[in-house]
Amino acid sequence: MITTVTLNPAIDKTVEINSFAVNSVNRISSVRLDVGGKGINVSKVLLNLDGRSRAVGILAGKAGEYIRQYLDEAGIENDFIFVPGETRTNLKVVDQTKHTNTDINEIGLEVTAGDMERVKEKVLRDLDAHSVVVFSGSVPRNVNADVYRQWIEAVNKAGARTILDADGELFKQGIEAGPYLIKPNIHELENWLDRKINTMPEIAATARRLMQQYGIAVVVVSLGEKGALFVNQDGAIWAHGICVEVKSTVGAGDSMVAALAYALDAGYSWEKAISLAVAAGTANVMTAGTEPSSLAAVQELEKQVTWEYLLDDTKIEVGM
Ligand SMILES: Nc1ncnc2c1ncn2[C@@H]1O[C@H](COP(=O)(O)OP(=O)(O)OP(=O)(O)O)[C@@H](O)[C@H]1O
Ligand SMILES: O=P(O)(O)OC[C@@]1(O)O[C@H](CO)[C@@H](O)[C@@H]1O
Repeated sequence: MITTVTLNPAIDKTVEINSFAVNSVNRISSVRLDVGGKGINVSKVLLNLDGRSRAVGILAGKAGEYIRQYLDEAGIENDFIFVPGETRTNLKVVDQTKHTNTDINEIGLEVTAGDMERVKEKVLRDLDAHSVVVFSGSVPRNVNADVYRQWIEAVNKAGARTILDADGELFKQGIEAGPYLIKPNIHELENWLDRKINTMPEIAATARRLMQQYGIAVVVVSLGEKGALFVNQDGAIWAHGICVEVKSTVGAGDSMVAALAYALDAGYSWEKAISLAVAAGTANVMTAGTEPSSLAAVQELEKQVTWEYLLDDTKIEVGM
C-alpha cells in the first residue's frame, strides 16, 4: 500500500492570463479549481495509473471539506485530521503567450503538537515491508523543519520504504534520515549544494554523494523539459524530455513521484520505472491546472521515452 502525506494541502486556483505583467491590471481569460497539495496530487495520479493509495494529512474549513469530498467521490482512501482555520488557496498564473507558469502559494495553517502527533499515528498505521510512504510539499508554518527527518526515521524503523520530495530545510534535514528515494528538481538540488550545477555528470556526482552520505538508494533529479536523471547503485541514466504542448507544468513533479511510488509498489524493473516516471511527468504538463492525465495518455507517452546511460566523462551541459 502507498501512503501519501500532505501536511499543507491546497485548493489550486489556476488562472490564465495572457501577457501577464506586474505593475499593471491583468485580465483573466479562464479559471479552474483543483484540489492540490503535493501528496494529494500524487494520490490523484496513482488513481489514474490504476494504483491504490491512502492520503493522510491536515485539512481545515470549507476548503478542507471540499477536498475531503473530492477524495471520497474519486474513491481515494483518505484519513485527514481537521483543525481550526481554513486550508489555503494557491494561485497559479498560466501565461500561454509568454509560456510562463507562476505559483503564488499561501503559507498555510498553524497546528499544535497534538495535531502533528495525531497525523503521525495515521502515517505509521499498518506499515510493513511492502509499504511505501511519500512525504512531499511544505508543512504548516509553525512546524519544525525536522518533521520529515523524524517521520522518515519512524517509517524506516517499521521496515517500509519512503520517498521524499521537499525543498530547502525540509529536504536538507529529511535526507539525513536516509529516505529510500528522493526526487529533487535541479533547482532544489542546487539549493542544497549551494551552487549552480552546469553539467549532467555534475548532477550524477551530486546524486552519488547523497546516496553515499545518507544511504539513499535512488536519486531522481527532474529537469523540466530536459527530462530527468535517474541514479541508483547500478549507474546513471538520463531520460530525455519529450517535446509536447504545455498547458500547465504545475504538478509535473508530483506525477513523476506517483509513477515512482507505483513502480516501487509493483516491483517494476528500473527501466520500466524510468519510462513510466517520464511519461507520467510529461502527460501532466499536457493537462490544465493540476488535473491528472489519463492512463491511456501515459501509456502512449511511454512508447516515446528515450534515454542514455551516462558515463562519468560524458560532457553534457545542463544549461538551465
Ligand atoms: N515543459 C515540459 N515539457 C516536457 N516534459 C516536461 C516539462 N516539464 C516537466 N516535464 C516532465 O515532468 C518531469 C517533472 O517536471 P519538473 O522537473 O518540472 O518537476 P518539478 O519541478 O518537481 O515540478 P512541480 O514542482 O511543478 O510539480 C520532468 O522530469 C519531465 O519529464
Ligand atoms: O507550497 P508547497 O507545499 O511547496 O506546494 C504546493 C503546491 O504548489 O504543490 C502542488 C504542485 O506540485 C500544488 O498542487 C500546490 O499548490
